[in-house]
Amino acid sequence: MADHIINGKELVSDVRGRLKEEVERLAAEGLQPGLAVILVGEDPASAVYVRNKAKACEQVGIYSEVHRLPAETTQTELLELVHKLNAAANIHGILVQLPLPKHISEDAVIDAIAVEKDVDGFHPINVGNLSIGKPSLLPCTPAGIIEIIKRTGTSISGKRAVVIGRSNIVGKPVAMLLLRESATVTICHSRTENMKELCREADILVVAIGKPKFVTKEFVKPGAIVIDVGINRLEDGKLAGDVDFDDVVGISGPITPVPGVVGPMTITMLLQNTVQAAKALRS
Ligand SMILES: NC(=O)C1=CN([C@@H]2O[C@H](COP(=O)(O)OP(=O)(O)OC[C@H]3O[C@@H](n4cnc5c(N)ncnc54)[C@H](OP(=O)(O)O)[C@@H]3O)[C@@H](O)[C@H]2O)C=CC1
Ligand SMILES: Nc1nc(=O)c2c([nH]1)NC[C@@H]1CN(c3ccc(C(=O)N[C@@H](CCC(=O)O)C(=O)O)cc3)C=[N+]21
Ligand SMILES: [Mg+2]
Repeated sequence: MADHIINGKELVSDVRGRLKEEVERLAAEGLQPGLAVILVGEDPASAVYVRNKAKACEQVGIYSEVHRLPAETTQTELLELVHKLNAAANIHGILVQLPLPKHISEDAVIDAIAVEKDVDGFHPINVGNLSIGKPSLLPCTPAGIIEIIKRTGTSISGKRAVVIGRSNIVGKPVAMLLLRESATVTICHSRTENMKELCREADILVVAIGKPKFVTKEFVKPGAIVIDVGINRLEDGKLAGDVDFDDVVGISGPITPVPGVVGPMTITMLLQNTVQAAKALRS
């Protein structure tokens, strides 16, 4: 039974081990990849992710710095910091933690990040390059999802994939990556009709909606791989995914528990992007 529950620890330590070796090789050439994370305001969830990112950098030998700015920071002040980091020789990746306070335009800030340092893959140039099939920095959660699917030994080419959610940070880019891997892709969202029926046709089901335990076994074709992106804090303080794990695990194929797989893999892809950016900026 437990053999089809995807083991995040194993996956993540595998990829991070490989990255650590690469960082050691780069160190021998005098290059240490560097990541700057900017956190504006005091969102508790964001604070947890930022701490996890700093810890992960340390694990693989990436230099990291966190810029904690007060919630009242103006857009101009934030843009000044981004410009400074764009020019900093020891920084190869810049990540501005979202969401930002309401008085700051997320688009303006993302646009200001140097395309080569945009390790979130959110800059319009990187988004465009992804969609026309040119090399680019890939958004971390979607890239991690593809890595997870491949590492379970699931082949993507020719398979039917259904993504629930169409956000710019998860749903749309993961659909684009699945398409690039030659899946036949359907994107569902809050207006989708007959969603259960569509989902039941999926060999690969990716769920990113932000609704705890929304997806039950009626959405799942027997044996389908189920990737749960959702991170929902319940009233009792526990985390739940968007998938009702206990209901679905009995019918699905490989399935990701929450917490433990997609979140840590997202951070791992951030490390990978930082290494990729450092190498590209050097040459
Ligand atoms: N593990 C990780 O690394 C990450 C986890 N997350 C988590 O993933 C989840 C999704 O995040 P994000 O993409 O940013 O969320 P958004 O809130 O930006 O988008 C949610 C999407 O889900 C759709 N949706 C909402 N309710 C339904 C419904 N009942 N049926 C069908 N579709 C629905 C919305 O449709 P519409 O467009 O029509 O409104 C929208 O497209 C969250 O729980 C978030 O915390 C996010 C990023 C990374
Ligand atoms: N510019 C930007 N880039 C992002 O990539 C970004 C962002 N903003 N804003 C918020 C979302 C969310 N996100 C997560 C990262 C790690 C975990 C993670 O490590 N999760 C652990 C548990 C964490 C916990 O205990 O709360 C797990 O799922 O096992 C979760 C969510 C990145 N995001
Ligand atoms: Mg938003």
